[in-house]
Amino acid sequence: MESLPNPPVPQKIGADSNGSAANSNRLFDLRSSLSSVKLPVRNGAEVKLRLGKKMGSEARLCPKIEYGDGGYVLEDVPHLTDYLPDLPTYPNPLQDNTAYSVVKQYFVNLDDTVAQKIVVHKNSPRETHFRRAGPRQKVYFESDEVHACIVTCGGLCPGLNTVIREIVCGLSDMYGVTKILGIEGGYRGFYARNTISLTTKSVNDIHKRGGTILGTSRGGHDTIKIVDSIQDRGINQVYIIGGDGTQKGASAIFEEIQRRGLKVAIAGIPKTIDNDIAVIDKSFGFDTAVEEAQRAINAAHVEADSVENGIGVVKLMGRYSGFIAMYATLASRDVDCCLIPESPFYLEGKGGLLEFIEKRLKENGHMVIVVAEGAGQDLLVKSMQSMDHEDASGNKLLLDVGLWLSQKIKDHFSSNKKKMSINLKYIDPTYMIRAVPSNASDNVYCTLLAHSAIHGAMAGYTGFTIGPVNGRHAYIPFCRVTETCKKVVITDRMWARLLSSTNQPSFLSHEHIEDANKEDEPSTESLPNDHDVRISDGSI
Ligand SMILES: Nc1ncnc2c1ncn2[C@@H]1O[C@H](COP(=O)(O)OP(=O)(O)OP(=O)(O)O)[C@@H](O)[C@H]1O
Ligand SMILES: O=P(O)(O)OC[C@H]1O[C@](O)(CO)[C@@H](O)[C@@H]1O
Ligand SMILES: [Mg+2]
Repeated sequence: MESLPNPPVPQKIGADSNGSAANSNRLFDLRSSLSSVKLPVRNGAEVKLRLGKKMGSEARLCPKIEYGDGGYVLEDVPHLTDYLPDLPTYPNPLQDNTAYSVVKQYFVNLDDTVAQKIVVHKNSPRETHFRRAGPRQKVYFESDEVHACIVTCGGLCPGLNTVIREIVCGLSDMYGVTKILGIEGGYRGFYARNTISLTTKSVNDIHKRGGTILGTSRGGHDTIKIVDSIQDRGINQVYIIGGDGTQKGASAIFEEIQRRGLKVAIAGIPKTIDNDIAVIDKSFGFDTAVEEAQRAINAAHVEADSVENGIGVVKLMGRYSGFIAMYATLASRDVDCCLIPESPFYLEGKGGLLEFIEKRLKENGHMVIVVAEGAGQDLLVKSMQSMDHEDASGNKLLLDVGLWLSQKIKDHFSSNKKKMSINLKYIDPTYMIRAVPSNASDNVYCTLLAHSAIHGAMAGYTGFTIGPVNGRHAYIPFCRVTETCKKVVITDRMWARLLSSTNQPSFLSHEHIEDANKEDEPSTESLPNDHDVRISDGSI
């Protein structure tokens, strides 16, 4: 084993209250200015810990990095044995399970990893990989030892109940676990609310309902109180379902659990209707939301088409990312213009939105506009008094772009200069779209997420988020899904497809395009460092 590096050395976090190094020397609180720290050799490969991007004033624990041949990089997730090296293992009970034992190679090979980038050139380095999700031959928990809990945090999303159901049923059916607690009302439920016992019977039908049977909340993340509660209740597997904020909270819980040297696996299941979680292909509930949005767009189209100069405006969710609006528009084919946060637009003058509306009305007699809630916020702030309010989790509260835009359009066409009579209907289905139960494909997806999370926790992995990367489920370090937010890349082909389907102006000047291209570079060339990985919209 290599010795630890000399100063500047990151502060060790494995020390217990007496200052002794209770934990392994592999894990550090990365508050140093080093970009990476060489660590002891593991599986014959050099292991490195690297600094995450700063989030506020906090530095986050970063992945264990392993390097292999041909530029291969594994961004590994923590394992309980990183700080509890002598944990015993047990044979995976799945090998005696009649349903699974027939599957050839059911267990995942320990060395299997999933490539983050699959479009490569002949001489491209292999680059970033994540540990493949799935059941392992050896587990680190005996079935009757497991005491699991599930919590849901942040906004609602179709499929929450399905994930809860499948964690309960998966733990029970696959691993014979019976002690499963539901934490009510989000993070604060750990210390301020009741818990409910979850059984396969009590969750049997819940996937048919929208929302979350556990309740949810924003704010109220008190790491110490939460970990005290986990410790006091003897919980040893924590399944945390939520968006970017929730995963940051899960990361803080993981760090504290590790600091206390507890045998507790922390598994994150990414949730966000906005589909803005980095690295993973898609978040659950997104397909359902896009499907549900069709009903609102259809209504807007019917209304607009039935009157002279009819305009239907539909506002959809998407705080920082316009995925719902983009996919709902592409799916519908009735939309004339889609406005998203990533693509700035302007109203007045040549090439502006109002000019386009007039043109489209003259051509077709009606039009439909889909606007994501985070679009045009810069314009709103200029023309309205900015409120600068935040929700309990610290997310900025947005001004209502749908109402604002509708009013601007009405004002424009009723002005003395224009005097064109229009008939505008504004539809705001935002909460209807996320309060519905998940559709069939999301249900299957939720099941896979739940199973992957369970297999990971049983196998002793911790501090991970689960999700599909290029179609294969992988264990992803928390910092990789929290350091950046996935956005629509407006210079990618998917946005070009949208522009060509709606025939709307791009509202982009030549300089905008140049800037966007610069930001997105390089696309398929080798990436300069792991934090600059370009977040794509899955274009083909
Ligand atoms: N940086 C952070 N550290 C610890 N906890 C956090 C952090 N950010 C958010 N949280 C906690 O995570 C929970 C959910 O956060 P938030 O309300 O931002 O929703 P989210 O998980 O991002 O989901 P979504 O935005 O998709 O609705 C809250 O209880 C909040 O206190
Ligand atoms: O009204 P709430 O519950 O705070 O949620 C609204 C936000 O939640 C999201 O749906 C993300 O979960 C955003 O699109 C939206 O801005
Ligand atoms: Mg969020």
